[in-house]
Amino acid sequence: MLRLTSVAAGYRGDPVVRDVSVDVPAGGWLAIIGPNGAGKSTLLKAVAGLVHATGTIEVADRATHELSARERARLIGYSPQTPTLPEGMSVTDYVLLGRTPHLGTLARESRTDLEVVAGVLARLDLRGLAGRALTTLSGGERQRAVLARVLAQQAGLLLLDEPTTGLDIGHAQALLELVDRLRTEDGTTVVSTLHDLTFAAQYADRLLLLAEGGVVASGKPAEVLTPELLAKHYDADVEVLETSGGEIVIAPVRRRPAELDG
Ligand SMILES: Nc1ncnc2c1ncn2[C@@H]1O[C@H](COP(=O)(O)OP(=O)(O)OP(=O)(O)O)[C@@H](O)[C@H]1O
Repeated sequence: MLRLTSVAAGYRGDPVVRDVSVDVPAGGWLAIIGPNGAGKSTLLKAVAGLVHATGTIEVADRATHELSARERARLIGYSPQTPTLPEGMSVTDYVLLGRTPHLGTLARESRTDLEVVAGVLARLDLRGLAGRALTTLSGGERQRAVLARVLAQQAGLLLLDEPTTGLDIGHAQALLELVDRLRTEDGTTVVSTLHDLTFAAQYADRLLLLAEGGVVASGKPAEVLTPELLAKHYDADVEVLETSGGEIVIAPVRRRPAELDG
């Protein structure tokens, strides 16, 4: 569904990510991980067509630079890390914007559009906030509204930049479960950046670890999330644990002065 070949991307001619090649099959979930400033958001923006890139980016076997704006919007849904939200717009109207690529020539929303929006609002626990102005929402509520908009778009490829930022643990799990259901039921392909490595381990089927703009590891979560790689690239002290159900947990380890001394 998504194929990157030797992709470099950056700002004003300066590449901040280099030589990225990766394949994500339909229904796959790739999490891009890495320390601050590694180039994760830039890579996602390159796929969304928002920053200049070289190399080849193909979605559903079509080079993205050949897609019209409407084709791109039908194929690719992108939710940014820090979106600009229109002043005064209600949650429902904002989420309806996600349906724009599907509207006919009269640009009137159909019953289907309204049903899709209602369904997404319900699944993201936003029904009670549907009539509220976006700007009056809390940080986590806004984040859910932004995700609701991109989910209402029903694109085959979802690009989610730090989707769980600002969400409490329950809402974060509900969101990731919802995305996972789209993946298994509709074959939606997901590429997300994720700082929470436990969520990355539990939800993505492949990880791409970026450091200083380059790919330093890629593979299944258990192959990439090793204490050695995390120490090397994040300068982090962690243990990789397992839940009773066999799910990976990345736990930070605090070394007390006494332990460090001896
Ligand atoms: N609009 C921009 N103009 C110039 N440089 C930028 C721009 N946006 C990001 N950068 C730089 O590109 C590099 C990669 O940034 P990017 O946002 O892709 O990192 P990231 O891995 O997503 O980081 P974080 O985990 O902190 O969100 C950083 O050095 C950043 O300062």
